[in-house]
Amino acid sequence: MTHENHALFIIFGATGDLAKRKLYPSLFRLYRKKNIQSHFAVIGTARSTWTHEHFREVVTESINSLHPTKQELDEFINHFYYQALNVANTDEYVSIQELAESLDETYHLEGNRIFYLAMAPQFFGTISQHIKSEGIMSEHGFNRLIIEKPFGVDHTSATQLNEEISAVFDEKQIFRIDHYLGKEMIQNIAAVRFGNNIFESLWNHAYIDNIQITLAESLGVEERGGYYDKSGALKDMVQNHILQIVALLAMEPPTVFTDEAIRTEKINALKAVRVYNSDEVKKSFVRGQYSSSDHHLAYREEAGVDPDSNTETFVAGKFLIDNFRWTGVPFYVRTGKNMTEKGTRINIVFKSTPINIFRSIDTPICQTQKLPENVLTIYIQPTEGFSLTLNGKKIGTGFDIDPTKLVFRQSVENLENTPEAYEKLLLDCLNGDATNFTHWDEVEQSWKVVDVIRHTWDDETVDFPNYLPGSMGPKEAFDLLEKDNRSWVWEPNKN
Ligand SMILES: NC(=O)C1=CN([C@@H]2O[C@H](COP(=O)(O)OP(=O)(O)OC[C@H]3O[C@@H](n4cnc5c(N)ncnc54)[C@H](OP(=O)(O)O)[C@@H]3O)[C@@H](O)[C@H]2O)C=CC1
Ligand SMILES: O=C1O[C@H](COP(=O)(O)O)[C@@H](O)[C@H](O)[C@H]1O
Repeated sequence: MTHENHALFIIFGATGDLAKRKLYPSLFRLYRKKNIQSHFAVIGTARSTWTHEHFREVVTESINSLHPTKQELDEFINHFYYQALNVANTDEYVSIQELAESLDETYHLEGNRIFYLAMAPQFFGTISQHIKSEGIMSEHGFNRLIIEKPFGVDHTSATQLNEEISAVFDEKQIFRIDHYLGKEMIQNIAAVRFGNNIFESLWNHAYIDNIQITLAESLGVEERGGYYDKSGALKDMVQNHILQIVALLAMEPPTVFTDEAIRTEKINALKAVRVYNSDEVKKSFVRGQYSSSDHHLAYREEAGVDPDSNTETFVAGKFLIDNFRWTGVPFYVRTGKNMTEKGTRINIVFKSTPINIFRSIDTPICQTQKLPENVLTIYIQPTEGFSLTLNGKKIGTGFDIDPTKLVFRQSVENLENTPEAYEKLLLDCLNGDATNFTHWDEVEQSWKVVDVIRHTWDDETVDFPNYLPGSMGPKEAFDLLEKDNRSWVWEPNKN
């Protein structure tokens, strides 16, 4: 049965792109599913001097594609209020405090408050301090803080940011968003691993040869060149999403499926990821930047990007995990902009059988090709599902081995009904469930792993651009696996 939540959402950065594209549609979906109904209200705030009416028009526009009925729209939109505020001006917070108190009474919100910081991270500290000093935290309900990525730009800045927000909010009140953790198939990693003995019993270095994680994007940097040029693929995707996926794949089974138990295991897994020295970085990580093509601008020609930029738009690398379970099993990862297609996938490549008994009797074992490996693929997006390749006998009179793929893809109908990541994460936050948010210890460890890669690269010269738009990245990314006698497992999407 759906439970109706009571809460006030205060959205800082309410006029911005994230709020319009993700937050208002997600709130509407929660409203439609009755997770929020009569007892919720939203205060949107930013510097723009909007009226409540204009704010409601913007929210209406942002949920248009969800086709609300007139009744749904009228009811939903009346819960939205706008108050202009420059977050640096202490005097202006009083209006937010007064509005919050009055909405709390009007909608019986039970003093529950969610502060959503949909703004650049440099503002997180000052907003948190003002929430406390200006009495905006409620004294008789919950106070929860949702913050967006990027959480710092390196370990030092992330630590400082964490100290600033931790001066106001306890770790249990802080919900750091990594939207990949809200994706259906990322959440499915735990179900596949811990719900199937056939996999969990094989989930270790004795049976797994390597793991491959690909987060490929078909688009370039679009309008985000200014942000991206200061970040690059390593900080934009590897420090957060990819290392979170590594942690979910590598962690030990938690004793129960609770946020605390899972976080403990994820943190342990991340602490076992080897922090490389510079020589190891040079051997284990490669980077790329896209050139121009007939249909695409080169990265250096994109709006907001330095024409001499050495920022990477592609990363591939190998993580090693130094513990009993994973010793010797490389976790290959790659991500990039302007690649062949949008495709996020995890391949678990199992070891081949020890010998190929189907070889021709005259061929010495040392000259025999191994049988194809069994591969478990988890399709994260755009399609969702699993596949498992197994070796069978080719139909006919001989005894040739033929790899066969068992495939499960979610139906279009199920895909349409899959909750959007932000919707799930907002609901988790309302329920006080932090399973799918990142704990400070995870963020800290991820920065330690990534900082050495960044520092090594910053000290080297690089020959960019080095890959064509529409490709799967530079040659070096393929060489990386080839020198380990392996290759990327990848088939283009069929639907
Ligand atoms: N957009 C996206 O898809 C994603 C965004 N993020 C993160 O979310 C955050 C927000 O991103 P996005 O919405 O794209 O950014 P935008 O630049 O679109 O929005 C920034 C918001 O901050 C407000 N703002 C800026 N300065 C002040 C100030 N001094 N006082 C009060 N309000 C201010 C702006 O409004 P005004 O000008 O009216 O003051 C605007 O509402 C960033 O941290 C980003 O990295 C993370 C993942 C994806
Ligand atoms: O966090 C980010 O993720 C998106 C990719 O997200 P997805 O859900 O579409 O896979 C990426 O484009 C963006 O650069 C990055 O900041």
